[in-house]
Amino acid sequence: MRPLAILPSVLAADWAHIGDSVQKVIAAGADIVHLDVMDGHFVPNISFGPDMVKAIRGVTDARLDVHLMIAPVDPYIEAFAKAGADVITIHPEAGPHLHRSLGAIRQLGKKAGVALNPATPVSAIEHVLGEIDLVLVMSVNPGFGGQAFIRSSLEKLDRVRAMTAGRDIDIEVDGGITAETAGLVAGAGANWLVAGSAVFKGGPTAYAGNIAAIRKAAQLARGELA
Ligand SMILES: O=C(CO)[C@H](O)[C@H](O)COP(=O)(O)O
Ligand SMILES: [Fe+2]
Repeated sequence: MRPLAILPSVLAADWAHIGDSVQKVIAAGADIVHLDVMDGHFVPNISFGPDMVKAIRGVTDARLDVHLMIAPVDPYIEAFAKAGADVITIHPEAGPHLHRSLGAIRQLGKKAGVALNPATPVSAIEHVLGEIDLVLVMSVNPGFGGQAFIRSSLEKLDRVRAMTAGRDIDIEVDGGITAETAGLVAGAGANWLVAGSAVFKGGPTAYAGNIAAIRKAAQLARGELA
């Protein structure tokens, strides 16, 4: 089984104290930081750009997982790589040549991911399996934190697991992940679990407990706990 990781989405952090929130959530047991980049065009919300990624890179050694919800994406890949992203994930709808875009990410020395919206078929990754390090299954429509988990993503995770079996590819799930849904998605094959609201709720003193609850549910589903 591929290693389990819990990735807080800073979309739900306290943006007036973003560096502090990131350091505290890592100290509380999170594995990787998930950064949601939104352009108000590909998705109906605007978040931040490469300067924020660079600022967060400056306050933590944790891996940075950058989820680009922007179109066109190609002109911005290099800026996010230079800003300090470790993983760059793009949507197939965000450019004309997915294979070329993934190659560009890897040429910059970064891990490359493809994100599948709830209505995007798994077949979108079929011919780029050799070019990716990660598949991100969206379990909400992208654009906002705090949305309800879409259950059909479980069947999609199952299909992604079958399609990527035997390859060096992580399976990430993003949207509506809580201590309640974590077991379902881990059981369906996800090993990177993004959670925004469920990690940051209650403020810094609650981070460790929130992360532990998500991790425990996932570990139970993976058969790692009695
Ligand atoms: O990509 C995203 C939204 O487009 C976010 O990563 C995701 O929604 C996390 O927030 P929450 O855990 O609150 O659902
Ligand atoms: Fe995300």
